[in-house]
Amino acid sequence: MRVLVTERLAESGIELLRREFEVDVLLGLSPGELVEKIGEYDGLIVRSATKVTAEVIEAAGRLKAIGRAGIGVDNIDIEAATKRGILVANAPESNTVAAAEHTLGLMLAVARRIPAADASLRRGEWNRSAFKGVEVAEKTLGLVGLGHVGSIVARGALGMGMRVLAYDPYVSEERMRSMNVERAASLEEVLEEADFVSLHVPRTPQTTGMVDEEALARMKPTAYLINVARGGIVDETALYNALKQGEIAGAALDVFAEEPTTESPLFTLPNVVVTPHLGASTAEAQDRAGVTAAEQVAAALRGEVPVHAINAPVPAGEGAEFVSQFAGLCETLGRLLYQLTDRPGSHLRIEYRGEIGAYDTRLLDVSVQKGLLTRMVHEPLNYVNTPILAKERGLKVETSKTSESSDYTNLVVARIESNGGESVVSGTLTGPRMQPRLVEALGHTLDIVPERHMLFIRNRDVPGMIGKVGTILGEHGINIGNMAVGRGEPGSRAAMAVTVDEPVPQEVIENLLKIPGFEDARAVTLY
Ligand SMILES: NC(=O)C1=CN([C@@H]2O[C@H](COP(=O)(O)OP(=O)(O)OC[C@H]3O[C@@H](n4cnc5c(N)ncnc54)[C@H](O)[C@@H]3O)[C@@H](O)[C@H]2O)C=CC1
Ligand SMILES: O=C(O)C(=O)COP(=O)(O)O
Repeated sequence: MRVLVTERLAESGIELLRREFEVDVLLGLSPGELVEKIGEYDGLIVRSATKVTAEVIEAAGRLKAIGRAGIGVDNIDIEAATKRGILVANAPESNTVAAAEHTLGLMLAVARRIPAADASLRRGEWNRSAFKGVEVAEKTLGLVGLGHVGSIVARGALGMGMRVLAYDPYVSEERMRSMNVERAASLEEVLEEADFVSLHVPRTPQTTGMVDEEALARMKPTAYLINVARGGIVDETALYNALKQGEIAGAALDVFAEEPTTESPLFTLPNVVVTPHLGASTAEAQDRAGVTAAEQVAAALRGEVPVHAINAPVPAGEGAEFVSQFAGLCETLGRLLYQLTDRPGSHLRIEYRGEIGAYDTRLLDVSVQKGLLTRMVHEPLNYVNTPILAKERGLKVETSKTSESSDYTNLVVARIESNGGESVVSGTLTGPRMQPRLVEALGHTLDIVPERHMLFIRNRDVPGMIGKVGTILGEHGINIGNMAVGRGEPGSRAAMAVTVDEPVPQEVIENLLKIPGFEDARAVTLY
């Protein structure tokens, strides 16, 4: 498989990829060149400069994974990627310290006018009176967004004796209190109270243009704006006017609406400090981002769900590893359910019982759907496109969880309507190796380790039935691996699950069904 890297990536990341894949590093491709080349690659790694548009994704016939060697993914059309089943993953904590330190650096730089003083001295001037600044201690830092970067900025600012006020509706008051940060009820409160306003939100439709003319007008005339988040969150024309007219004291900017750019009216103002998107540009951050992005893409190309996948369900936190072990079983249950069900309906119900019921099982919900849909759709299915294709086909998925499970420590039950009735399959993992076992099918409890080729039979519970199955399969040279029987009241109905070394041909099934007492028989392929 081939991986394309379009921006400067740490050598450690490239080396990691080269152990498994062919890697091309092509820097400075134009959008047209990227569209032309992308069709040759299975993986793509970018930073913030490459625009992975719908057009690029349309042309990416082989692409399976996009890795972002950094945090912000606003340069990637995730919706288009998801529709095509392309996994997108980033390196979320790789450069948070770098971005936070750059923020603090810019705050001091603009407060003390360091870049301008530096330039003046280099021009041969010793002008101490021209560069009187302000202190940050005892001032209020207003943070917009208190995620990874914002939290590190807060810590640094508190260390410098600042009061920190933050607006982030998704962070609780309790958490803010534990960080010694005051919680603002609104963006307006931060804008009006802060001496330094620093932005740490991602660029999304909600945050684009968040700091506009009206927002800037709320800031104190002595206040500074710092943006190490994303261009586009600030309306640059409104900012230029506010700075020019003294509505705010200054601004420090690392990011711009259009990048790269060397020309902006903002660059002509003396009370502005700018850097060319350097927030993540430290040796340490680049090493981490390069390696993490490479690991994410490598995992995705191996068919795994990488830990930082953005558009696939990743089990997180406690129990993540435990939950992941059930993915194969759940996919098998989905496949079996489809193959044992006549005209499956559109309402899939999944129950998790026992310890598994205590965890985030979204990965498993998708695994069951993936198994169920495999034979219904022509597109290759994966964890990214399965929920979308399931929805497009009108599949409704309902899940329930309970910590109680009578016979097994863990049990997954999948049900779907069929012909007015319901078809049910259940499975579990057992033993130190967490081996999968099917424990319910065709309305009976049974117990068998699933294999690639199986035969499921419904019969009357009368003597000699097992022997007849053995004889017919033997006559056709089909070797039986294992067999499990499930029965109701003696003499009523029974079911058999048989593992075989090769697929059972339809002709064999027809011969079996000619024998009185056999009511249904189906050859099933599970992997
Ligand atoms: N200049 C640079 O080189 C770098 C820039 N960045 C930018 O910084 C951003 C933040 O990074 P992290 O802190 O790691 O992300 P994060 O996801 O940990 O934090 C973002 C925070 O913003 C909050 N938020 C989202 N929408 C909001 C809204 N409308 N109003 C208020 N709060 C809102 C979220 O609740 C979250 O707590 C990234 O998305 C990226 O764009 C990150 C690294 C380097
Ligand atoms: O990680 C981020 O969000 C950044 O903005 C860093 O961008 P970069 O990788 O330096 O192009």
